[in-house]
Amino acid sequence: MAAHDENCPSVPAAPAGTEGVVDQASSVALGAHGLVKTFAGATALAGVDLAVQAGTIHALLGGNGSGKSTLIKCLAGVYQADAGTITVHGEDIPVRQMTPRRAREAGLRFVHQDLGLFDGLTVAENFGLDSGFPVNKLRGIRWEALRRRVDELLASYGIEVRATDPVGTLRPSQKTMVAVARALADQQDSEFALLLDEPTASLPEDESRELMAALRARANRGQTIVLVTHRFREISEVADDVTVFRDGRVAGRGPVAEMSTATIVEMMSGAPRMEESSSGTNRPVHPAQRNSHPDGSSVDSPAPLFEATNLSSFPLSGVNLTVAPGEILGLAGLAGSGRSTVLRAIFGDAPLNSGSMNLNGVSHQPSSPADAVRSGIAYVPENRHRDAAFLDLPVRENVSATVIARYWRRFVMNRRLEREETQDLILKHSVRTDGTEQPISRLSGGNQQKVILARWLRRNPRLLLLDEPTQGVDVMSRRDIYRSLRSSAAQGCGVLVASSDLDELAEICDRVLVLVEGRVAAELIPEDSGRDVLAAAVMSAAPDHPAPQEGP
Ligand SMILES: Nc1ncnc2c1ncn2[C@@H]1O[C@H](COP(=O)(O)OP(=O)(O)OP(=O)(O)O)[C@@H](O)[C@H]1O
Repeated sequence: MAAHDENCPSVPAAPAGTEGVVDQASSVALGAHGLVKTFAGATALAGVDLAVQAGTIHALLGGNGSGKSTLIKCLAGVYQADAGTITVHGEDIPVRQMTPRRAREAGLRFVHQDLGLFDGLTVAENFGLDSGFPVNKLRGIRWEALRRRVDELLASYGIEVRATDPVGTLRPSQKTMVAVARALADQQDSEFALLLDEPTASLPEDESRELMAALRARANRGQTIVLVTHRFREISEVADDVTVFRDGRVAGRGPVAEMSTATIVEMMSGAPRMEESSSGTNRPVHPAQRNSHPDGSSVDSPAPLFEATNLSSFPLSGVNLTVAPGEILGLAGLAGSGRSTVLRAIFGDAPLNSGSMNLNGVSHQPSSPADAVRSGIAYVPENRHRDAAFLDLPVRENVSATVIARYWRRFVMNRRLEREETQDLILKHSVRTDGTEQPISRLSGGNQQKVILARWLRRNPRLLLLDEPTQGVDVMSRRDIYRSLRSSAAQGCGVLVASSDLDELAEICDRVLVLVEGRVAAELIPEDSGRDVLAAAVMSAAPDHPAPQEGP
């Protein structure tokens, strides 16, 4: 059964009386009724109902800025909703009384998008801050006992991290796993509900699968789980039910088994789904592909736009690659395989031990990222909070950061032009914001990413480097981004995409290099080999021992 609000005619109408699902079903572990939340007059939640059955995995889906994280934060008491009721195991909690402590007492555990870990502290210290430090009779902290308990817990989740590791040295995927383990540290029974806001956004496929399997096992033992994700594959693989959000409202809900991807996308966007080639069959075959195609060897390939020979920069060892003008080259590999380091080396942000690079036939030896930018290279990093976004600054200054000189005329800043162009970019990239002056920190995660992409794409770079370009980006915007990348490539830009999302690489790349422990282990043309062969190439590379850490 799928229910919906009256603004979504494409979804079958809810049978009369199902509006009160939250209160009616006795097996509902977590519910919300009529939740409203506004920020300075802007409505983030406009009367949201939610009903999560005990012992199930319930997915929350919706476009960027549709209200998913706001709902999670209201349930967590991080934000106080303006109106509505939250119900946990039959107990109604008025939203005004919901605080983080009340949520915890009620049995709710959260892993938020920002994970809430302190980089400067060790893993054990982060656990201690969350659930308390064991103390001896003299109130001294029993560090050894804490470390032992945390090590056992990490091992029980198969997390290859030690209690004494500083969190700042962990990869994003390791941090996510640590945050999940920490949230579950005191959960022994099914009375608790675990709510995760995009836990797999920064995880490679093998690790997200592991996490999903762990969540499924917990749900099978009675754990109630709420999962925010943009990855449809995860929803179809592990979720029982889904609630779909659009513009702060519930656009539809129902069992996953009864909802097709097309229906869900229609609910999210409010418009019938535009059929688009996902297999890439409409894509012109790039000459660079034919060059490496087993039976297409006779076609001349264009001179490479970019060439790297024998690159070595830990963990890379002797990497060769070329990017032709207009080519989209993918970099696949497990965490620690060196994907990100390739991009950072090209961008002048990782020192080379050996090797040489050429851009447009000229030796490329960037002494710094600024040097690389001057050569026409753009780089969208994986960690937008740390490396890309100026969180306190407005959207306008964030998108202008790479072209600021164009607004200065005889010592006067042309703010009007800057605002107009920012507004155009907001529309072009479908950024959901209150306007050009809204601080980027107030945007949803996916919208922050769109702003950062807009900043770089507007420079029309010769070589565009992207690390996890659609992490946290919704399915509609993802299509917009792919279109932008293809259109940049059509104008001759070379694009190099490192991604843990194999569907993404299969969809947009002309060629994909698979990296294993810093070396190129395979080269594939996804259009010919298909996504599963690509996945097999990446997975077969799984080392028996922990992957080496890439540099910061
Ligand atoms: N602290 C805040 N101040 C002002 N507006 C906010 C704040 N937090 C969220 N919003 C706004 O509320 C709306 C819903 O945002 P929310 O983060 O809940 O979306 P989301 O569905 O989680 O998006 P995403 O998938 O991109 O993470 C957005 O328009 C966002 O800009």
